[in-house]
Amino acid sequence: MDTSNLPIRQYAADILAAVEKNDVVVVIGETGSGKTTQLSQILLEAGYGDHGMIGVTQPRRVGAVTVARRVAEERKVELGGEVGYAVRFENRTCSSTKIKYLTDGTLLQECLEDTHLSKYQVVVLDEAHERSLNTDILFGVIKKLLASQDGARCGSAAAAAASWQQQQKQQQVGSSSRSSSKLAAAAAAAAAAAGPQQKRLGVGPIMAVAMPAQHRLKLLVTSATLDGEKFSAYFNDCPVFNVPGRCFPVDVIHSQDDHMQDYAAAAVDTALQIHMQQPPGDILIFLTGQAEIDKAVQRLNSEVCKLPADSAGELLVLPLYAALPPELQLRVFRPAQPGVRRCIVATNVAETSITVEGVVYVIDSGVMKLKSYNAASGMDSLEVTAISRVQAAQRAGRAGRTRPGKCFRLYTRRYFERQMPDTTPPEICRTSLAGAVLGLKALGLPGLDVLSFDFLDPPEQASLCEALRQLYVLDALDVDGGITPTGRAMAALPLEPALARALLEAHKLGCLEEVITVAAMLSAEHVFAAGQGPESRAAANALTNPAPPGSSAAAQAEAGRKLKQLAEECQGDHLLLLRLYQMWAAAGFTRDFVQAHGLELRGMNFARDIRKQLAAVANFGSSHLQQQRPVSASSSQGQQQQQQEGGSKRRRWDEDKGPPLPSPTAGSSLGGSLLRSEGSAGSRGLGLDGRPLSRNGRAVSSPETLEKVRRALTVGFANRIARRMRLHNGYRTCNQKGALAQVHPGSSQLSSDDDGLLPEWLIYHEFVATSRPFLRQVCPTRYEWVEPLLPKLQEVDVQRLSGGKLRAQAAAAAAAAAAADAAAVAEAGQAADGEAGAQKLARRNDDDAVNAARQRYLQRKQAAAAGKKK
Ligand SMILES: Nc1ncnc2c1ncn2[C@@H]1O[C@H](COP(=O)(O)OP(=O)(O)OP(=O)(O)O)[C@@H](O)[C@H]1O
Repeated sequence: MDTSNLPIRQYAADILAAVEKNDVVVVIGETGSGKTTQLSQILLEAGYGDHGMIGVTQPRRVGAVTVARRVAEERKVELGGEVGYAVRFENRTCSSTKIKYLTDGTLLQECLEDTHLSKYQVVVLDEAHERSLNTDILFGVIKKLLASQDGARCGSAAAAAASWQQQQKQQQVGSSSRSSSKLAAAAAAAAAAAGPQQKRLGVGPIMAVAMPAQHRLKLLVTSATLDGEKFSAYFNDCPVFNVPGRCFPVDVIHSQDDHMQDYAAAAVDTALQIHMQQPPGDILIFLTGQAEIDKAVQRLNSEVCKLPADSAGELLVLPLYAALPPELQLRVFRPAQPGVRRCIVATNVAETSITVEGVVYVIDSGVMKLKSYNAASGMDSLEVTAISRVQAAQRAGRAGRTRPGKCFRLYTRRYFERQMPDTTPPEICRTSLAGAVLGLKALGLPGLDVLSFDFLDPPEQASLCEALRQLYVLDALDVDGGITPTGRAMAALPLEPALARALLEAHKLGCLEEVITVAAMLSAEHVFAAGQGPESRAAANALTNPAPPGSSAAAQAEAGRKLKQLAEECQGDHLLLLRLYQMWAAAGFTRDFVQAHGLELRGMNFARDIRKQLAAVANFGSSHLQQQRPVSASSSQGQQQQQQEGGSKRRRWDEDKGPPLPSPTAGSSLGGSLLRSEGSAGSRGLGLDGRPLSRNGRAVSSPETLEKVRRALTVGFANRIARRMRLHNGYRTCNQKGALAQVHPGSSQLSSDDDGLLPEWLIYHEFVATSRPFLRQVCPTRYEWVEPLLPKLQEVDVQRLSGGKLRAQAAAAAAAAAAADAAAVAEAGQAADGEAGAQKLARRNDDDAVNAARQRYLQRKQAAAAGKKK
């Protein structure tokens, strides 16, 4: 594996010199130039990694895992040692790990535990051009951290400095390394430069030498586009490196016509032509989503069978999309048998970072599924959209990584040059921001004002306001925008805020196990087989057109009938999902059950996996929640500040013992016991959580527990409640928008009253626009559960929730108090000298002083008002 000729290697010395001198460096390089796999190694070889890890973020899990594996191979070390990775629920690193690949979401989660990222010496935000939501948030968070690192990071760096001293001593005795001598030289230079400041800090001589130079966090931002200037401007005009060149040439072939409508069929035809006419080499097709990919895989398999025996060799067709269980995703990275051509049909999961060895031909459909969020309507839509030119370059770059390649674009050159957009709008501008805002609030950044946070591309204010409102309604924020203990516990759970809140409520009510199952089934997304689902055509066919007994159509229709009947019993999608999972568990997680009920085995297995992981995290999260002390509205800001200065939040939670939550009732144990019970379901005649199975073999929850589940979901989905119109089955949402919508026809059947009217109150999972506005995944709820939530749904002061108004008020109050104090001092003829005045001002310049000044100001104001009345 000779990587010395990769383009980025030629610029290693220049990049290192820039990193040495600057806190932030932007590296722009063509796809395949070596940014992802080489930069971390270049840094390691130069001595970085000795005082904290080199963390490289990836927008996707599959990228983090496969790139870490590749780098470990290149360095001939075991994965999980010197080179490791961390993704949600999986951490393959150890105390000696120096290069860590991790998803951007994982790094954000780590920030919650360690605000200063003190475990890292360098952070590389890779694939910045993708502008994922988490990377954009990390831009802002790390920028703030870098700005404060002269002061704030010193405290946390002190421990690292001490360990460096220790290493230094050992190295005087034993062998010295290239990195340590480099560090020593840099430290000596830093000592000369930083002498007087060290005295002020009152630190010892060796620590003073080491801290400033070696314990500064360095940030590298890498991108495949020419957005370097924009990144540089954001990071205070930091240097930008352009690395020209790629590994192998890629021949780009545009089609004669645009295939924006029939791209899926055109992609399959092109793949078959390549298979018959082109020399060996694997094919990678880009399509938009799971259903489309599964269909294309089926079609390719059946068409290949029809080819004349001697016209082409064997073709192994493999799907690749995010919802595919991780072990199936990794299948595409295993080489095929000799003589077999592979054809991988993927979403844009395969667009960046990853190298699938053997891919020579890329087929680019020119489209993707893009999720957009309309804050004004609170509506999500997932639409097939044109990709950008940047993405087209990335897709082409997947060929030509290990040898010269070809990219077949299913659109014309003219379209590419004149109509295709340059870039894709950043995710932050087209997604619900509740989770991101909760993360920001949980970080406790000092002086955070969400509405004026320094984003690279600020999202619409309406989206931010909507997120703040939602978090307030879910009890995650208090009225002043301070994060509550509930908000902290929600932030620790890897779920969207609504489901996280429902989980916490379920813990209180004693139905955690059930709500974890619902959350897992909702997160797995594709649990119904194609064409199935409670209101599918298969279900309808079962009743109207009986198929010949024994045929697959009959089996499908029977599955549809069962599902429809269950849906009617369950009342609502959430409880149907719960029941299906419970029945599957009771049946011993069999394939037969899945097939008989029109479910998708992969999706169900994925749900099972997520459920296990959620149970483990819920166990962890709830123990944290029990240890938290409630944070009062007025003190939350101060405490956040304290966390910033006094170490990680994890430690604070461990140390502070607060009043415990009401303990869960028997039968609603936390995650640990969930895991134990699952494996044994069926075999011992016990269902989930050890409850006996009912006579028909089902381990279903009691009606009382199901009531609790609906109640917990109502609290979690407090801003997604809808009320039926008086005389018809249209619903109006109870949030600020008051939008009109109908229950989606694909949602589960709800019972109606004698007048044919559906339940008066519903919660919904999604408000979607397809042909009309629809509520998807619905669950009936009750007025008595909704009533306490309604007042919070009314207009709230978002400025105050943002954190801005409160500080503005406090600053105004402090200024007024300072003026009043100064007037009082002058009146008394005790004018302080210049230096004493400056000290006084400096003392006032912290939150406690501001709060105290505000209190004094309010007291004076009250006294003045009382005086006037007299
Ligand atoms: N798993 C792998 N198997 C074989 N070769 C690989 C693998 N991963 C990387 N390479 C080689 O290393 C080169 C650089 O890959 P790397 O991912 O570092 O580039 P990059 O500049 O980050 O590209 P991109 O912007 O597309 O992610 C590839 O072009 C390929 O030649």
